[in-house]
Amino acid sequence: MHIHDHWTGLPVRARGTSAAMGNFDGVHLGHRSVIEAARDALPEAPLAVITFEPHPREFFAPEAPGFRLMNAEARANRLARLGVEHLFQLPFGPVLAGLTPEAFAREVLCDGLGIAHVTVGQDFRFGKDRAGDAATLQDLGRQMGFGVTIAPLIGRNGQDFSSTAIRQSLSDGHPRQAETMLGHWHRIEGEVIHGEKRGRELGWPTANMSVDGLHLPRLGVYAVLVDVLTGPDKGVFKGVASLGVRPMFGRNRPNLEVHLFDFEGDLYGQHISVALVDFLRDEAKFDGLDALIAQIEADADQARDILAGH
Ligand SMILES: Cc1cc2nc3c(=O)[nH]c(=O)nc-3n(C[C@H](O)[C@H](O)[C@H](O)COP(=O)(O)O)c2cc1C
Ligand SMILES: Nc1ncnc2c1ncn2[C@@H]1O[C@H](COP(=O)(O)OP(=O)(O)O)[C@@H](O)[C@H]1O
Repeated sequence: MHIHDHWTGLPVRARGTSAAMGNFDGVHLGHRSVIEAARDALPEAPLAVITFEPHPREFFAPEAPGFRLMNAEARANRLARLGVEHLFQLPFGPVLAGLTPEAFAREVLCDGLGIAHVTVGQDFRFGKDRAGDAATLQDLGRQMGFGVTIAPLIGRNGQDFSSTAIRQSLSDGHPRQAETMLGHWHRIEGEVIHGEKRGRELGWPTANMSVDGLHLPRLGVYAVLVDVLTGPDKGVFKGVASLGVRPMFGRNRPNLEVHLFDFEGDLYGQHISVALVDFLRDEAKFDGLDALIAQIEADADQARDILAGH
């Protein structure tokens, strides 16, 4: 997959694509159906995704707490696996935010990207002040000579799959509910960083990950599946993880601490992907370290039972 972070001066092979357009945060089943519709609309054209980086919400409210389901890299990896050939990760800033729907269609979609066809979900809005909707885009396509498909929203039991609904399920501590909308486990991906080296003293070493900028699922303990993506210990492991502020050790920035079962090795600097499978309990403050260690043992046993079928 080719990643383009601008919309001018593109190579010829990046023009004439059939593109799905949106934020695609989480790349959930609804997003996948928009991408499939883009593929079906023009099967002979290269398949592309047009998205925005930073997410427009991050541009408009930079101080707001993290809300993204995934970072740009994790999103790109998922889109690549769906067979997307060109990813246009358009820099969302004052210039893009200020374009009217007409100017966006003309300058970005036509003159810049030279798209042949664009597919959006039914609820897509675009342009300054979100003035344009899917019907506006269809009108502009007719005037400017590109095709437009409006993909219907999909869902189950009266609820549309959406990044917002997935965030809510995760906030409520229901990762399995999130999974039914995502079509895959919710994953936190990134590099293993150094912590306070306390884990190994407790007898439970934990690979630490930053969750800055991401939507926070309910704080607490989870049964997890871990993909170690780089380094000598590449592979899939089961484990137990604590997402939280570690109230036993003073309040810290929230992070994710993952203990891998039946694993010994050095993970610092490696890239790992942690799937949240089940929520076990809320984070707690115990009377002393022995009580914490006893609880971690019980958590690990419970996680092993839950993951036995995986
Ligand atoms: C399964 C599991 C459950 C945990 N539960 C709690 C908890 O309820 N409260 C808490 O303060 N810390 C909890 N911890 C976090 C430990 O305190 C943390 O792993 C320890 O501080 C090690 O930190 P370090 O990796 O920075 O050395 C838990 C850790 C694990 C692996
Ligand atoms: N089974 C395991 N699960 C998680 N990390 C492990 C495991 N075995 C060894 N490690 C290593 O130990 C580190 C965690 O040890 P810990 O004492 O908690 O240090 P830190 O505070 O830096 O996270 C991990 O980053 C990894 O390199």
